[in-house]
Amino acid sequence: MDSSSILLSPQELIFFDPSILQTQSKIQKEFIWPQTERPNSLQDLQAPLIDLQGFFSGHHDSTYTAAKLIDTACRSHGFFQVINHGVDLSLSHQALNFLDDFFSLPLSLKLHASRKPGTMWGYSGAHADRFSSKLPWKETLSFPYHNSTISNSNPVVLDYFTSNFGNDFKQFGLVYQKYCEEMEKLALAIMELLAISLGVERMYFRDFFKNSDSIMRCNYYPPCQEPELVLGTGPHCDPTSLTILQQDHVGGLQVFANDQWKAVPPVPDALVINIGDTFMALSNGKYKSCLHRAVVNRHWARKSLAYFLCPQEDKVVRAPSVIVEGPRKYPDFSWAELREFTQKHYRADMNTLQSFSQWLLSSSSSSLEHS
Ligand SMILES: C=C1C[C@]23C[C@H]1CC[C@H]2[C@]1(C)CCC[C@@](C)(C(=O)O)[C@H]1[C@@H]3C(=O)O
Ligand SMILES: O=C(O)CCC(=O)C(=O)O
Ligand SMILES: [Fe+2]
Repeated sequence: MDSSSILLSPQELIFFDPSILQTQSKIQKEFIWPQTERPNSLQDLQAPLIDLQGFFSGHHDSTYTAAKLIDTACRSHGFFQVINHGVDLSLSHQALNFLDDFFSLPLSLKLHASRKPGTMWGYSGAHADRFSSKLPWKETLSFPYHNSTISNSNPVVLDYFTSNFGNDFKQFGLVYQKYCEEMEKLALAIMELLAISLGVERMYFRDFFKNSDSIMRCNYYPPCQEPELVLGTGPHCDPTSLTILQQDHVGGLQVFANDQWKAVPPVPDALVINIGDTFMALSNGKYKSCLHRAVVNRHWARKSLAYFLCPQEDKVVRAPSVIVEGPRKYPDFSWAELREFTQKHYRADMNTLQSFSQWLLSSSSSSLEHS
């Protein structure tokens, strides 16, 4: 099969095989984004780099300083970075480096773990099995995480790797299991800071996310011969609650702040934190779900690890009354409903929560009409 046949007709599966795509001089139309959405040269985002050392040591003043910085950032664009976050740095680096090992596997092996329809879990090449245009220039691997000590089950991430890839991937499973456990610890600590920032009882959100049902997403962005025409990940707000992103040294993350796209240059050993749609609803819109995207480049592959904190899927997402001044901006919903909306009805973008709210209200009013 020559490389020109690699992209079959839209109704047939498109294989995103970087080793072949990069040999083609022109980008296929499925990957080209509209002119208005293409990357452009831009300034760096001046966002706070929040030192969590004082918070973890229980220092009152530095905890409130951190909470104040977080409050300002979240009211504006929903994005900040943290250092001294307590996540073991060698574990972080190992988790990031393992992405090179995984994504350099033969496509046939990666496809063996392809995302199964109706689930979020598995390998995907450019989401070519889900979308037929504006395909993201990336490969992804997604798997579930929940705290197995609470549910008294097996370590879910270790199980994912050994059951989908065999015992040769046990080391992968051990590293990502430990990484997800560290991510959850940090996410729950940040939930305490968000509670302080919003003026609710300090443990309110930590308790809300206690039995989190979270998502780990590995992103691999191959180099692209026409990077100005494509996007690694299109403009979107994460539908989830809180994202902890580790990006490598290459750069490519961009955040929409003060009415323009801003670059987020990688800060060694810092972790990117952004508010998602579900937490924006929990704050009744006080905190902004961060609008962001990822661009690619001509010469280097880029990697990122995104941990998406989600509540137990059937918990009712509803802003606590102490936060709500005036009308409630969103209908009550569950994460299971929003997740299903993004997986079956709507490609997550910058308007997901608004579209979901309208969809939910229209479907509940139509079911009322028929009851
Ligand atoms: C609930 C989710 C859907 C996506 C993965 C998580 C949180 C981020 C979402 C996503 C990355 C937003 C951009 C579009 C998307 C389709 C993607 O590029 O991967 C989204 C994910 C998804 O639906 O798989
Ligand atoms: O890779 C990045 O920098 C961003 C990825 C992202 O936004 C996502 O996976 O939701
Ligand atoms: Fe995102």
